Amino acid sequence: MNAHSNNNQSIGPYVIRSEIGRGSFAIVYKGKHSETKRVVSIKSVLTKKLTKKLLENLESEISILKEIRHVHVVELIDCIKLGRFIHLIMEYCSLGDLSYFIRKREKFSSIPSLAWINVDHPPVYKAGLNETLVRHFMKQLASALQFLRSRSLIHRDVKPQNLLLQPPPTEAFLEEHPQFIGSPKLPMLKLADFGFARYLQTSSMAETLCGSPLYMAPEILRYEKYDAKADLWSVGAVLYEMAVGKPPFKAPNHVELLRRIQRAKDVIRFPEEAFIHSDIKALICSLLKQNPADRIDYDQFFASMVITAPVIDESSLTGSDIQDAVKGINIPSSSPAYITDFFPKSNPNNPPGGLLRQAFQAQGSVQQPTNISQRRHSTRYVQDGTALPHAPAVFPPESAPPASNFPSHFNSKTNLAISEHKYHNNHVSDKSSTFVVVDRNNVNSFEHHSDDEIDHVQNRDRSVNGNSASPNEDVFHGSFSPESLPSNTQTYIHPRRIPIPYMKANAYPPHNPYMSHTPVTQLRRAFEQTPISLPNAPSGDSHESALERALNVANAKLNHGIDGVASKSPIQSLPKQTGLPSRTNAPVNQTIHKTLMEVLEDLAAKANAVFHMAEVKLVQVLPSLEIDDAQYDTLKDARLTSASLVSLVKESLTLYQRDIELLQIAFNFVSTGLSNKDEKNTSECREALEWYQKRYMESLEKSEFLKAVVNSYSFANTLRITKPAFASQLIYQRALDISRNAATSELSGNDVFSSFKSYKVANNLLESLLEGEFSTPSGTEDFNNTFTIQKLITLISKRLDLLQGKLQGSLPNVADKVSEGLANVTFATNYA
Ligand SMILES: Nc1ncnc2c1ncn2[C@@H]1O[C@H](COP(=O)(O)OP(=O)(O)OP(=O)(O)O)[C@@H](O)[C@H]1O
Repeated sequence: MNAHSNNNQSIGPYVIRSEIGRGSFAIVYKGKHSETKRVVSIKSVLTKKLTKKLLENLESEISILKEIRHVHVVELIDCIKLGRFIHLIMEYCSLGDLSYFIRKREKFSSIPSLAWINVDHPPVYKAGLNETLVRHFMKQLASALQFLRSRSLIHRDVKPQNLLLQPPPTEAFLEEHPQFIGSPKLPMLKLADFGFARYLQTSSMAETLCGSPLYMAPEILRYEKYDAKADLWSVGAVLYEMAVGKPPFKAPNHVELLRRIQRAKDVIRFPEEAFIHSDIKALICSLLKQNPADRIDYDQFFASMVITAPVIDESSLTGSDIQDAVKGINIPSSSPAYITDFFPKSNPNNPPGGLLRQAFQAQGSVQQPTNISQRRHSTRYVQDGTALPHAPAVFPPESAPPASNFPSHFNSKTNLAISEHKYHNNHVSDKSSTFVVVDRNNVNSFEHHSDDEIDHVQNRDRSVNGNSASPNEDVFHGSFSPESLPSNTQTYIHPRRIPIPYMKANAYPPHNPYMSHTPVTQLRRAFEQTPISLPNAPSGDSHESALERALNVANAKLNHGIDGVASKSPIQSLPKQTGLPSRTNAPVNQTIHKTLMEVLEDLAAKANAVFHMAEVKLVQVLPSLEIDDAQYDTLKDARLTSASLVSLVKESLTLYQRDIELLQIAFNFVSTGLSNKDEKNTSECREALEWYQKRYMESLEKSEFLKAVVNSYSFANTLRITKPAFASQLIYQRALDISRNAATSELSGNDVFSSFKSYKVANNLLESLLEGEFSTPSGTEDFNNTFTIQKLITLISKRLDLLQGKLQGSLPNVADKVSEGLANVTFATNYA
């Protein structure tokens, strides 16, 4: 039998269904037991291909796996020797491997089996996985290693490709597996591939060079004898990749890799912009020590806070919830495995992938929401990666249609830029190379790659080797990526949606024991006492003082670092409340001294901040709304039953509407003659107004789309039971969260520039609340709230001033950027 050449074969009682991926000496298939129907993975090894050494390795793997039963180790169910093949029948891990998971972290929303994860656990900006996921996976990996240690086993090939993922456990599973560790709401990690593992007597040293170079300990790269501590280096490299998004050291060959490791002299660099918790950084640094003697040992590793502290996972869905939620959803049986595994039955009513969703998917991650209608192209207003679109120079106030008359273009193909290229199989590579070193003789078999290429080395090499690290599909055509599937097979309606974290009360993890006494915690706690429901919150002393305390902590800690002298508390410098804030129809920031451009820029910044909030929510909603132009009319049939999904739609809608209001304030300002006529005719101003017009149309288009969704038949019941969404409340809460995070990051000594940017966004959001009619749920203006907002703005402005000074003083490059940003504040700035 040749399982390699024919997918419709049986191996004993197992029927092969599709190829999952390839390793250096095996092909892995998905299969099913013909009677029990248990889905398995079948690792077929052509023994002829193996050297004596590798055959020994495989036999070692078999004998080890057969004995091992652990919740975080992939189970070997059976081993069938047939002709020239040895077939290892193993537990099937349907969410692919950790390498794939990390690579796709910003695109989960377009991968049905993973889309739910980013709802509660979005990736860290400019870094890796969400901290909760990092801690969770590390605990599970540590649990597996602890188990191996107890049996004197060394893995010797710990790498993200060998860390496979299963969906979260069900309650029944948890009852059966009391040793389960980590969060039961997150994917379950399992250590796989003991190809090189062997029993290790405590005193003995292994000499064989094996494992994957990017995660390989330097002592192995140096051909020195090594022991179990080599695995700890690999764990450090995996942890780094989880937290940062890429491996700690990259090189085109092992010699260069070793050189780079040595050159680093145990100094591990982390991206400046990213917030990575200090205990995670500390653990990484203690694991990535060149000299094994300097590296922490297993006991220290198992005792570290990252491993021992409970994972604070506030996500609302449990594993059982997810399983229950998907039970009622049916999809065509022809759908790929990563969908059918999630949604077992067929449902002919499911609409195919929608244009709108495709447009968003084509644009990438949630963090970069974009224009549905047209791709933006270059303009001189380019800052922080955000460009203002070019549009015909039409003066907006006269030309922009009123919302009610605006044609809804969202179902028109012409208005939806769909980047088909996204659906090409972008994981296929013709290049042939391998990073898998199986023995000392093969160690130089690296191909040369440029640094850029190396960035994608794992991805590419998986496809080169035939490895598919993705959630697996039934029909395999060479290399696989979920995006390569035609959109109409991506039939996915997520039945359960939950509000994104920043919308939840007290979503910030408050009780991590390992940080309970740090200033960061104090700051967090202080913020946690702040009002979370703006419209209903009186501006009493308690929460104001909590906020004041919070920002004062930041000031007290940080002023010393800036000029050596603690400055006056920002609270002390607040102006006394002299009366109610003045409210006019003109922009708040409009003063007699402001130019038209300044007014437009202020308003654009505020509107842009609100727009981006709306975008983030819309992007989360889209995977659940498979709507294309043909199906717009039958939107009623879409099975949108989740209250949380409805809430998210309503929130997105109300935010787009608020954005539109803000843009209209600018139009009114320009058209009512409050501004100087000459100013309007400058090219700068015309370009700004083009941007306004474009944004206005885009927001209208999207809000019309969302209105149609909300008004659809299937929403009718759910609408009644969901809370109304108020833009003011959402914006206020978001501004608090952003400033809280910025302050936390600032106090941790990280991310000065990104704290600065976050404070700017928070302030823009808060200031947006003071523009135009600021209505509360009761329909009345709440002047106490207004005062609270102004006070917060003052506090944050103070932080901004201090940070700007700090940036200018200590980081000339960043200072330039800040100054430039401030000097040329234009539309869309600061909110990329
Ligand atoms: N039990 C499994 N369930 C689901 N997918 C699996 C399973 N085992 C392996 N795979 C997938 O198949 C791919 C190939 O696995 P294999 O163990 O043959 O090679 P590898 O460990 O990735 O590489 P190498 O053996 O060369 O170090 C893996 O990267 C993984 O994505």
